Amino acid sequence: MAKIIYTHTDEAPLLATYSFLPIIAAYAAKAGVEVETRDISLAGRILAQFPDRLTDEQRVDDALAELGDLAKTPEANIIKLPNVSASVPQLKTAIKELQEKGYDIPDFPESADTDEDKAARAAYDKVKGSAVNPVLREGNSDRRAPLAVKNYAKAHPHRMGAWSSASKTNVATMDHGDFFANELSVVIPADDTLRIEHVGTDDTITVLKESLPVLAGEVIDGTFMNVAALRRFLTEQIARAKAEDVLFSVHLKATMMKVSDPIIFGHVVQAFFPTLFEQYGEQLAAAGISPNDGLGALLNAVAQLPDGDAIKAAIDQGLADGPTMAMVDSDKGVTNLHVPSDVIIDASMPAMIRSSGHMWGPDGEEADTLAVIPDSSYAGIYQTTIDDCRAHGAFDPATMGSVPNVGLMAKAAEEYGSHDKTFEVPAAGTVRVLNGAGEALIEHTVEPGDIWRACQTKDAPIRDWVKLAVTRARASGVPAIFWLDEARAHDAQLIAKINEYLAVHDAAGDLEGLTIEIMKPADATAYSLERIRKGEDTISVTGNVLRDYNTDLFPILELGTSAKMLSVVPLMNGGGLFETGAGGSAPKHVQQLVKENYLRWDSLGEFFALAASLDHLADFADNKGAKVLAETLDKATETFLNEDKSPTRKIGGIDNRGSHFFLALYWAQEIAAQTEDTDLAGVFKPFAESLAADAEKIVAELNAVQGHPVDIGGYYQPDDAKAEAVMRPSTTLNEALAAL
Ligand SMILES: NC(=O)C1=CN([C@@H]2O[C@H](COP(=O)(O)OP(=O)(O)OC[C@H]3O[C@@H](n4cnc5c(N)ncnc54)[C@H](OP(=O)(O)O)[C@@H]3O)[C@@H](O)[C@H]2O)C=CC1
Ligand SMILES: O=C(O)CCC(=O)C(=O)O
Ligand SMILES: [Mg+2]
Repeated sequence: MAKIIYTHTDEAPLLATYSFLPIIAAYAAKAGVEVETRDISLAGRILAQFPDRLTDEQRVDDALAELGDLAKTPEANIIKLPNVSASVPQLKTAIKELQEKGYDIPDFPESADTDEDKAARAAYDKVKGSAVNPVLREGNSDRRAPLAVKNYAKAHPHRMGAWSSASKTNVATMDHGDFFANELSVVIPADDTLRIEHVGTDDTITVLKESLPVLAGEVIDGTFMNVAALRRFLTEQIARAKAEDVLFSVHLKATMMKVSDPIIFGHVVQAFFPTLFEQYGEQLAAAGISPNDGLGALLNAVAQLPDGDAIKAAIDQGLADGPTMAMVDSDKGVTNLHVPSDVIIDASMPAMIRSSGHMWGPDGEEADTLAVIPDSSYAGIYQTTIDDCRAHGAFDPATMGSVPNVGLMAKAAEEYGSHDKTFEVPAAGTVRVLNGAGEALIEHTVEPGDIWRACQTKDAPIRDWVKLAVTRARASGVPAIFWLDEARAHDAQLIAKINEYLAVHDAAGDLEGLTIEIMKPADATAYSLERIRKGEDTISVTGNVLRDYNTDLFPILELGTSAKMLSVVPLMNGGGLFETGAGGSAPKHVQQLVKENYLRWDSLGEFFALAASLDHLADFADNKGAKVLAETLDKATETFLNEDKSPTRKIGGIDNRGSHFFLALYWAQEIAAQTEDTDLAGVFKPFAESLAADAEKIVAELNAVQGHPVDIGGYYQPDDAKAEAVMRPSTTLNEALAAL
């Protein structure tokens, strides 16, 4: 039987799944399509690490490993919902929740001295950060706003904060000593195994990575962030924010860049509270409190320290002395430096640009901001966008064009695959990358504390990416721009390869009439924004990091959210991975559900992914019914948009559950109305009629529950029965689905 794997993840998308999956499963079954789930939630991934410590009933399979293997096969058809990429504070909270539920799993070890702690640490390191996406992404990325969504946004433009030409908002980035400046890059001539080692000033060799297998044609980069330059830069920017009287904020990707960015985050915390760390740094370190985990973890832990009160006073003093801090939640006093995963650059910078260049201050008022993005590789795209808004005002969603993305990401390409090759340098000396013959390919002189990393980008994904760019440019008829800077070592290697592979496409006549250019990121931004203001579309063809940034930046400006994106990963071995939108798991929405039984999550991304998945399955398994389901779902989604059935912003209207009902209704009506498959039409006709007849009753049942706190039996591992009861409150709808 043809099969779709639907992922069981975390937070808001998981809650939505309790309501939407029963609808999908019931409809798909009628076309002989089986929908199975696999648990790749943070809780599930933690439990899969410790089979020996769990009872038979508690033990779970390593679903992520299974799906990682499946993604390499032609039959793969996976719908991937957003999942938590856990920072250390999130991981600790999830561990605690599971322990309280009776799972005998170890604490997260602060320092790993014993063998047992080392094993636990290694297990948790596998779960930490962006541990899912790089495993499943065995293909490059194609993210765009479907036409129906773009038309909807034009007809119902979302609110955009006005921009003033006097705005003091800016990006601050390093001009030397960063990853951009220090990058070296080589193309590997033949299959080989590399080694990364540190050579101390006394010639002591420490192996950092014993074995790094590489393939011919692969691009290998090495670079480092000079920690002294970073600290000087941060101190300057803290003073600058104060002098310019703007909020201070830092924007990193501590989740995906799970080794480097928490360290950089820790340096920001230390730079903001210099006296605190001068006076109490040793005491904090001895107590296992790391600045890398943020101010929140520090504040939680100080009460137990002998100098707790003094430390707390030093923090207050630091906040009083420094610039005003941007806030994550001003009501609760959660600052930009509380939790490394609270402010994630891809979502946080566009949210700021959408809101007049403002973030929230501690007084609960919006204000201009200095957005600190230490590494300069990609910071320029945001400064260019900010300058553009300052000069021309906010973008107009009713008229603006679109910037879809073709992103290089297969096989853990570039920075997002670098965490197992990233090291905080232990001592002065050199870090070098040696080939199998013992020759140094890359060599850097480093100081203690520098953050050194290697990235790898295999040749086959690069070829596939260039081909996907040509395919998309052809299919959409709009210019495609490669966002690459020849002044950067890695990009220079990519440009050479792109020119070579484009020449092959050119010789085959594939490029006729297409505009394909290469521009450095800030210039590509300016070019795309100029076109966007004229209502014109431009494909951004980017590496993995800009894929991430651009697929939140442009959708958030164009559509108000990246949740409405079509996000397809054509897997290199022929399968399909269908991501649901381009956003994350929206923790704020879970808090709202628990508080007032209202879920604002918009499942449009799931609808688009499901239609694309059914379409892919129809071709792969030659299943006519699946084709009908795909086509009718697309039509239903268009009606859904026209009828404005996304969750309303406020309690009282339909929420996520009501939106699922309307999608189910329109979908059933479309299946009943089509003539391709009369058996299916016959099954769905009476069903669609009864749903329509009961519509008022069902919506009333769904909306009646709103307004009171609910218990879903856990945050990282909700209780299935409780969560299902909360998410499926309409008996009428449930009975109808059961009878289908
Ligand atoms: N593909 C993946 O698996 C991804 C996972 N993540 C993970 O998600 C978590 C949160 O990340 P964060 O950076 O805060 O980004 P999110 O995209 O989760 O949240 C930012 C904001 O986007 C809006 N939003 C996103 N999706 C939807 C939706 N479907 N319906 C309605 N609103 C939506 C909400 O904002 P508003 O109030 O403005 O409407 C939300 O508060 C982290 O744990 C992160 O690691 C992040 C990105 C991708
Ligand atoms: O894997 C993650 O942590 C985030 C992924 C993400 O933000 C993206 O792919 O857009
Ligand atoms: Mg992203």
